[in-house]
Amino acid sequence: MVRLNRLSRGGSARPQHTAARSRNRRPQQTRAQPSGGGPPPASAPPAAPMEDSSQQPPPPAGGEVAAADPELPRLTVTQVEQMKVEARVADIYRVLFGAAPNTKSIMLELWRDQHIEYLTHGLRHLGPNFHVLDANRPWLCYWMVHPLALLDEVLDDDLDDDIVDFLAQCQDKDGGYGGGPGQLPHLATTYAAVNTLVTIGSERALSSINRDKLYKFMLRMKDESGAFRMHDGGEIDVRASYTAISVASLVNILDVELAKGVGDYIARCQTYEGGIAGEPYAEAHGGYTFCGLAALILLNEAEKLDLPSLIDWVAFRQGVECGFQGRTNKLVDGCYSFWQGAAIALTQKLVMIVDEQLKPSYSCKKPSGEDACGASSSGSTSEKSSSAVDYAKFGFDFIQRSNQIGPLFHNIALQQYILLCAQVLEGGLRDKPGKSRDHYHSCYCLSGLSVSQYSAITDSDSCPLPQHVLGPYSNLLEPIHPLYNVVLDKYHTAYEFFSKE
Ligand SMILES: CC(C)=CCC/C(C)=C/CC/C(C)=C/COP(=O)(O)OP(=O)(O)O
Ligand SMILES: [Zn+2]
Repeated sequence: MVRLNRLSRGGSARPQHTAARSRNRRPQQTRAQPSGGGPPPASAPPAAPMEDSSQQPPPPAGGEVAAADPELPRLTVTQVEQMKVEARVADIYRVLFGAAPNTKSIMLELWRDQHIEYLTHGLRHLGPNFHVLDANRPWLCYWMVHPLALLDEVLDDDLDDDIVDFLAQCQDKDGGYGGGPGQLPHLATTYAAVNTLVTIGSERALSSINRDKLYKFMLRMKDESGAFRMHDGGEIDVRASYTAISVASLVNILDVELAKGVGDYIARCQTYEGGIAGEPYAEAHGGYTFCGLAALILLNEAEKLDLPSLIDWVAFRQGVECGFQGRTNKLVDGCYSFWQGAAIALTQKLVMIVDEQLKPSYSCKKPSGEDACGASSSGSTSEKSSSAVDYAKFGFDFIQRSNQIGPLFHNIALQQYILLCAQVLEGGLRDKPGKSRDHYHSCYCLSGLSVSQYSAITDSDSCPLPQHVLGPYSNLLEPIHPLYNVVLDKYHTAYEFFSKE
């Protein structure tokens, strides 16, 4: 029997980062507050408000707007702005989806309790043996455990232990995790299992990962080209390279042997459009663009990509609906809030490379024997001697870096899409209105919401300002480490744990 205890545990490695704390404390600066001490207001809408305000005198900045009737309550400027936002989002929704939104959704509130209920209900109904979606059971764990952590929901210890025990049964005797007990180990389910265990974060969870065997499994998955295949005899693609590099970096087993050749393979998958495809000469896609870019950053080889064209491609995938599409001429979908949103947010810490690549004198080098653009053929990390490279540090240092530029996408518009179009008011999130909720979309819509809420902060240790969090400030989620998509505090606990090993 699964029980949840919201108060059963606390404590985090880096408490200053938690959104739970942020929700209870004042951010660095505040705009005019609504009267009555309520939460900070929503920020400005992504485009001009519906009403033509040109005939009205501008309200005093940050002050109160006088009501015509002195008996009526006086509104702050921000309350007026909030009303305009609500009117506009309702209008957009009506135009796009042909129906008025539920009035609750106009409030742009994150329906935390409903999402927690949906996700915990899902975990409970996985049951003791997790018999649902047979080959995807570690994924189901991750798609529920991670968004619950984003919502700062603490699971009962018994449930944590059940999940750790179940994943131990999925661990192959020769390393890696399969989709269920006794199944072939696979890099995707290995990524899901390891991210779940890191999110649980207990000593029991972290020490259940057999890192020696995991390393051997990964070496076995490595193709002579340097790229990885998903499983024995399986397909080689950018997803396999990312899942291998992400897991190896997270549990601190990444070395030159695993790293060599991966960066060049990924660079060969960048297409003429600027995004990254699943394999060379295929179509650029947001999922693979995130995977390729994140893997290259973890390898300290981001300069192998043509970053200006990648940024250009991702930025233009954000549509009039405010969400992202996965590829050119396809529909927007809530899950790309993470795949595309996180990819472009990562580039905000790569401005030095972007600047370099934009110089007229920059010469675009190609990976040997290929016609893809962007690879630097000399001095890459994977060519240096193994003792000189501390790969786990690349992921650690990256998150300490400040954003060197503000959001390169419309961070507020993306939050609007997620809150207004992707939320199912009964709980759970979805691709788009008309589609059903599911755990995959719940995981990636909330991951994308977190990325967009934190995308405007410049100092990596600070909290987002109210104007960067659409809707009430209580919408603020926990921050993630965007290279691994695990909650940042959980990452730090794991980093410390695996640094000692
Ligand atoms: C870590 C890991 C396993 C990452 C996976 C990354 C990921 C989401 C890749 C996308 C795969 C793909 C081509 C989907 C297209 O689906 P579609 O044609 O149904 O959707 P579309 O119309 O939106 O392109
Ligand atoms: Zn989707």
